[in-house]
Amino acid sequence: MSDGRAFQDGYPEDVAHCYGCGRLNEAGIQLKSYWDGDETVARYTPRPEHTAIPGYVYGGLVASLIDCHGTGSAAAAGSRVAGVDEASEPLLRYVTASLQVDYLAPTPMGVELEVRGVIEQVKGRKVVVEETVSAGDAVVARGRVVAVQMPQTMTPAEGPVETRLR
Ligand SMILES: CCCCCCCCCCCCCCCC(=O)SCCNC(=O)CCNC(=O)[C@H](O)C(C)(C)COP(=O)(O)OP(=O)(O)OC[C@H]1O[C@@H](n2cnc3c(N)ncnc32)[C@H](O)[C@@H]1OP(=O)(O)O
Repeated sequence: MSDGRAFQDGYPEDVAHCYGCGRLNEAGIQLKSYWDGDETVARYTPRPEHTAIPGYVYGGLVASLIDCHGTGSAAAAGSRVAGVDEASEPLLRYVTASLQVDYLAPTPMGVELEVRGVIEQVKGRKVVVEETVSAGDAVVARGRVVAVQMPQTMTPAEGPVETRLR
């Protein structure tokens, strides 16, 4: 677990600016996801600016973790099915079609969160990932991402990085 290249490190450079998972977004979360057996896992400790009320994490941050771990897991699972060498080749690119989040308990600050994904379905261009977010032994959120391999027509915007969509 957590050995080798993170899924997000396999994103091509022109789509590595996502706020949640882009390794080239210095102000972002830079989430890193890995295989753990048949599941996927990412860990992240929220920063003070991710506060909802003092002591608790903003729900949008929790949703971002589920979103980007979901698309990363989809990239890894879809690439594996397509025969891409995950360790060295660029991964297939997926975007979020649907993001569902259930908040089960307040998420404490100052704790490393663990995001776990289970690949429920790989079908054509679609990958469905079921996820949990845990703080210690407590599952604080559940989520589901439907990710779709981006159409060939969807390309990053031209111009300076800060003006591009992603
Ligand atoms: C944003 C620009 C980026 C440009 C480069 C990106 C590069 C990526 C790199 C990684 C980056 C990470 C990113 C982080 C996560 C974001 O934040 S991504 C940003 C937020 N997401 C978006 O902006 C996506 C906007 N939506 C779209 O562009 C289009 O709706 C989509 C998602 C590409 C799907 O459109 P489509 O290709 O026409 O899909 P379509 O063929 O109709 O459906 C394919 C399958 O998906 C299912 N599906 C489609 N939509 C839905 C839905 N909403 N609910 C449930 N199922 C659905 C269909 O039912 C179908 O399933 P099956 O019938 O085969 O079982």
